[in-house]
Amino acid sequence: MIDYSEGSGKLYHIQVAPGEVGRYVILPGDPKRCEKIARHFDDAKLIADNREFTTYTGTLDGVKVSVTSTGIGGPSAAIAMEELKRCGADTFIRVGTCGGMALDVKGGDLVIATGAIRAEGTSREYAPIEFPAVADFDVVCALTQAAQKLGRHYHTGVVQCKDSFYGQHEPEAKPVGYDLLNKWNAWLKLGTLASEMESAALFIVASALHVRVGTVLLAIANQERAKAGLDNEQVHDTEGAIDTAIEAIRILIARDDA
Ligand SMILES: O=P(O)(O)O[C@H]1O[C@H](CO)[C@@H](O)[C@H]1O
Ligand SMILES: O=c1cc[nH]c(=O)[nH]1
Repeated sequence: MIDYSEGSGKLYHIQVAPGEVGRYVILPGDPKRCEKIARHFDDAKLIADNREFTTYTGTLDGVKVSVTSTGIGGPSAAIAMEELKRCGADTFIRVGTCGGMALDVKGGDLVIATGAIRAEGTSREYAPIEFPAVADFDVVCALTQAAQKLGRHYHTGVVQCKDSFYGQHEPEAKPVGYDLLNKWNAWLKLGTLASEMESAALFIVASALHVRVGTVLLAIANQERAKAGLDNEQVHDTEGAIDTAIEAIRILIARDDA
């Protein structure tokens, strides 16, 4: 690999050196979510803040854990996972937001992704399209166990990932609309839970790097409910997704130790 560290030992984009993160890393998209997540750690310290990548490291139950933001979309999420693996991480939980698609997913619900539709570009740089973007089974189990323990309302299933936030629910408004619209309708019929932007890339990069990853998302709202004439509350507080991820890491720490 090309070494852009100029002797600092720090990885080029995240500006973190090997050993400065734990094996367990939480991956929010939004850098501003990092501090909120780090507040759940003991002895949290800011390690780096470069581009969209902010990193804190602390401990949970005496074990070193970290949080690094990935920014928006697959390319920067893939960079974060690649560089964090080189720093010693091997287990990741994305804590993100999403827009509901299935009608029973309401604003405020959690979505734990078991798989992701690869309607984005980054994952194609890593694996042929036939290879499925799936979450790690143990991480998914830890997330569902954590959500149950905390009494969170959650759904498990497939999420859709794309590279364009705008037009997500109005593909007919885009010049390439008919193809996107047909696919959007197929994804709805197939029971896709929600739409977001990073999980497909993270799941495929994790397969390529042989590391573990899972995703827990806050559904901010569900435009499909509005289209169907149903109530459509908006919720922006990510704390329920954050504490579910924190509890899942505690579960994984205990299991990995056993
Ligand atoms: O809240 P985050 O984690 O950024 O996730 C979602 O929010 C962004 C779009 O608003 C995309 O990154 C999407 O995946
Ligand atoms: O509707 C939404 C909300 C968050 N993230 C998305 O990609 N879509």
